[in-house]
Amino acid sequence: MITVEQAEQLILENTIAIPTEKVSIDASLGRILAEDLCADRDFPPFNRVTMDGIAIRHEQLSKGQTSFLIEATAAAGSHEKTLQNPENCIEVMTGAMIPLGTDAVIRYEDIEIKDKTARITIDINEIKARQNIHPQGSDRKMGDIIVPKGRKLSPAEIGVAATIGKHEILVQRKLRAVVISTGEEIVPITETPLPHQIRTSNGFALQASLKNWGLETENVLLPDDQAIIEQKIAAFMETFDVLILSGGVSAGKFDFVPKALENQGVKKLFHKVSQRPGKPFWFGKSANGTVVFALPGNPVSTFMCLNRYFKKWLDASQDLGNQQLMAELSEDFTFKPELTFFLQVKLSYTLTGKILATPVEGHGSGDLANLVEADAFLELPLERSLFKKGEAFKAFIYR
Ligand SMILES: Nc1nc2c(c(=O)[nH]1)N[C@H]1C(S)=C(S)[C@@H](COP(=O)(O)OP(=O)(O)OC[C@H]3O[C@@H](n4cnc5c(N)ncnc54)[C@H](O)[C@@H]3O)O[C@H]1N2
Ligand code: MOO
Ligand SMILES: [Mg+2]
Repeated sequence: MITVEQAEQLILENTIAIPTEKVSIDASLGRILAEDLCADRDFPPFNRVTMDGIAIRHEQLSKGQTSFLIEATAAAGSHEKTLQNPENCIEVMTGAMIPLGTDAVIRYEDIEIKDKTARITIDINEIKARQNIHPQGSDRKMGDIIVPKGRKLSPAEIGVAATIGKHEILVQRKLRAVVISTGEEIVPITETPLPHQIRTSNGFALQASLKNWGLETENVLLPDDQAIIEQKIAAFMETFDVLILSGGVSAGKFDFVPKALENQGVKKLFHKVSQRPGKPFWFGKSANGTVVFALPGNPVSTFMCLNRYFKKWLDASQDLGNQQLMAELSEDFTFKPELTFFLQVKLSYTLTGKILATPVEGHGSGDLANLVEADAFLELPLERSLFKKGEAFKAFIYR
């Protein structure tokens, strides 16, 4: 049996290269950028006025001049103006090009205008050269990479794409995953289960997680019938980038999934991880590159493995360098078996800005209702059994 760290390592060694496609900027929110977004001009593209008022030649102030005849008006959107007489001024609006021959903008609040003449009403020593001007290229230079590829497009990146005129953006194609729930006892959620049956909750919880992460998904149910499982796996490998199975991977007489996968040419990379829950987790890859996560059927195990392992694999395949979240235990906790324990916790922020993890133990890996009470799994390493209040551990958040 391998450790959690070894399992993670093997998973990260088997990421996939994701093809790219172009999408309209309107449809790009949440997609992963597959090209660098570069400045097509300087940011800002011209010396930009930042306050409504008048533009003057600053050196006139040192000559004692405090009144300026208004020569012209420069609105945002008007062509670049030139100050004809250095003793005059030009009225300028926020967003306009600073007129040639001027180098300071004084706000309307600091002047008085009468008979086409602006008189400064504040101490002229407070007026600095180049004030209220946002210099051309001071934010970014033409050609600079503003957003590197591998970034998830949020509203901030979309604003940048718009300003450089990218109405079509090269992004990673959405990965296609099929969620396959196996089990003779599992019925569709539209049915009323008989006493020995249950509805498929895993299919929906897994599919919802995948949708949250931007994948295209399908959700299917299969019986514990090896021939059917094999036949479906073979077909799904043709159309999906990744197969996510739930159930049928443990020691039971009807746990056919590992055998079915291997018969269909999916090479086992590991089976069983020294962890609780989720010990019987199986992971492999087919010759054509389809990656298979066969997760233990108990709802908390399935959910934990998806959030702990599949999410890591996804982030790495997408080249997203997500930082590992850490959280502090709010109370001492003991777990004796020599297994990494994934503790269900409720997260909160302390007044000093730390993330606090409060254990919300349920009744084991079948207790799916408890997932609603918690919002993350805290990874407690296998070498120890006592975990002290105030210690920080990796947290895998699912909300
Ligand atoms: N002799 C042993 N028995 C078991 C071991 C073991 O090491 N030796 N491991 C246990 C652990 S740990 C887990 S977890 C489970 C994993 O079992 P399987 O992956 O084979 O899953 P199933 O047997 O098919 O189902 C287990 C459990 O989960 C429920 N389930 C399955 N699919 C769904 C679904 N789509 N929605 C909701 N619930 C689902 C299923 O009804 C079972 O109750 O094995 C232990 N046994
Ligand atoms: O994955 Mo199992 O949870 O340890 O019952
Ligand atoms: Mg089983």
